[in-house]
Amino acid sequence: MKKTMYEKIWDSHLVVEVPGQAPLIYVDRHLMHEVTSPQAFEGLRLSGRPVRNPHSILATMDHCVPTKNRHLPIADPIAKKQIEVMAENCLENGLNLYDMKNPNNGVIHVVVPEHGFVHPGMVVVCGDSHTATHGAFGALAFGIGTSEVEHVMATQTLPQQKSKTMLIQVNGKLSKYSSAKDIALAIVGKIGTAGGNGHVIEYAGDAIKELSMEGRMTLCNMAIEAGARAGLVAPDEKTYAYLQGKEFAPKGANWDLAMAYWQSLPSDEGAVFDTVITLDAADIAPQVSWGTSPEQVVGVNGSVPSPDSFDNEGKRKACESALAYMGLTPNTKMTDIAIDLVFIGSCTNGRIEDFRIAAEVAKGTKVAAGVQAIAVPGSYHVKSQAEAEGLDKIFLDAGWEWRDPGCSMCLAMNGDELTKGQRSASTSNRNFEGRQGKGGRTHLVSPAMAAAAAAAGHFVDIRELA
Ligand SMILES: CC(C)[C@H](C(=O)O)[C@@H](O)C(=O)O
Ligand code: SF4
Repeated sequence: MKKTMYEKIWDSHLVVEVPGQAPLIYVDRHLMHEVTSPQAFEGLRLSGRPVRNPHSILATMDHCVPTKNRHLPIADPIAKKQIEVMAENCLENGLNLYDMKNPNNGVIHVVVPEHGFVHPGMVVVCGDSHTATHGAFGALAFGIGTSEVEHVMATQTLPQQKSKTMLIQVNGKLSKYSSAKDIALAIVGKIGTAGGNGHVIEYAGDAIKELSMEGRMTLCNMAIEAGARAGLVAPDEKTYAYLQGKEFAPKGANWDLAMAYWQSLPSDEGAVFDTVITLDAADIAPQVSWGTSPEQVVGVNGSVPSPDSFDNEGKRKACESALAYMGLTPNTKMTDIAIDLVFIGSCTNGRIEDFRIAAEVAKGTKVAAGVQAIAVPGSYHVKSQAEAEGLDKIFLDAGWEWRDPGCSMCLAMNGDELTKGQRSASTSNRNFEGRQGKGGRTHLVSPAMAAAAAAAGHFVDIRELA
């Protein structure tokens, strides 16, 4: 039988399937951060069970860590406690932790690929929805809840229902002003935040093959915003080149063995998907979200929609309440929306390529009067690489702040936040009410779009800058 990549990974990880129960699958890699692990460790402690395979785990501190003055004690008592508990739990269980001051520290989904910890064909979990990021390597990677984190730590397995399969075929060539982020937003805009429900998405087509590994990570990261369980891209030469030589990548004869498996993973020609969606990359303009859901998005040359433009009652209501929260009026041109803050960072767009593109746009500009612009590298490695290339200087000269790594203003758990009514251009993945601070208004964009908005003080159609 012809199989999709998802089905191949599923079949090779199925431990047992008992009628009436969820199938049990084997887990290769378990990623951790300070927010969703404490109760799981506590559960293990109470039941007197050890971590079954400490080597399968890589942990970091990212959500609560300060992005400046890291040498000072953490002021927020909750954040401080979470950081301390994480360090104790990892020490007690012999886990590999990149703590706040470790040169490998950063956002979990940025750090893990940097060390080659996830390989094609693996099953990867983390108590975090954006685990989908690692699907860029052709690994089945998805978020789990805290009780499941405990289950995986204790058993290295997970009860899991099999998903349906969705192929999203992105044909043609992306314009040089659009990026993986714009593909991701355009997909969510097209199929909606429930469009991928119950499915694992495989992204394919020429535009996907063209993407760098960083771009594929950005794309798979947002599979979750399209409602899917996970996103996948078939491994290819770019994947192998990225992994080769990395700390946790197989070496010598093991590399050859691994390659033989990896090369068997891509979906068979003619394999059948439950759902197929097709997009033309050339149609994807730089995107800007206007609402409080990532599906509420338009091309930058578009306008804020009117609730009447939706024929579905639910979407009409959602538009009305989003516009009220966002303080926007229908038919306002996206390029007429003024912003107060710009954030470049997160596990969606906090990688070196993102800072290179943003720096290219920011070079020689000045942050507009009244606007604050912060650049938060996804990891210390991204930070030092950017500094080696002189990118920090470009940002600083333009009036940006150059911070230490972390989730930062992606979800405002570390004190970096918008104040009530402030409006951001943000390269993160979620624009829910209050996501970046109570009453804060988020517009999701690509790094290039964010950098252009910082200089202009409003959104700009970057295709017209050239
Ligand atoms: C804190 C964590 C559980 C959460 C997630 O699951 O995604 C966070 O990372 C987010 O992006 O909202
Ligand atoms: S950067 Fe944002 S999306 Fe990514 S793990 Fe952190 S909070 Fe979640």
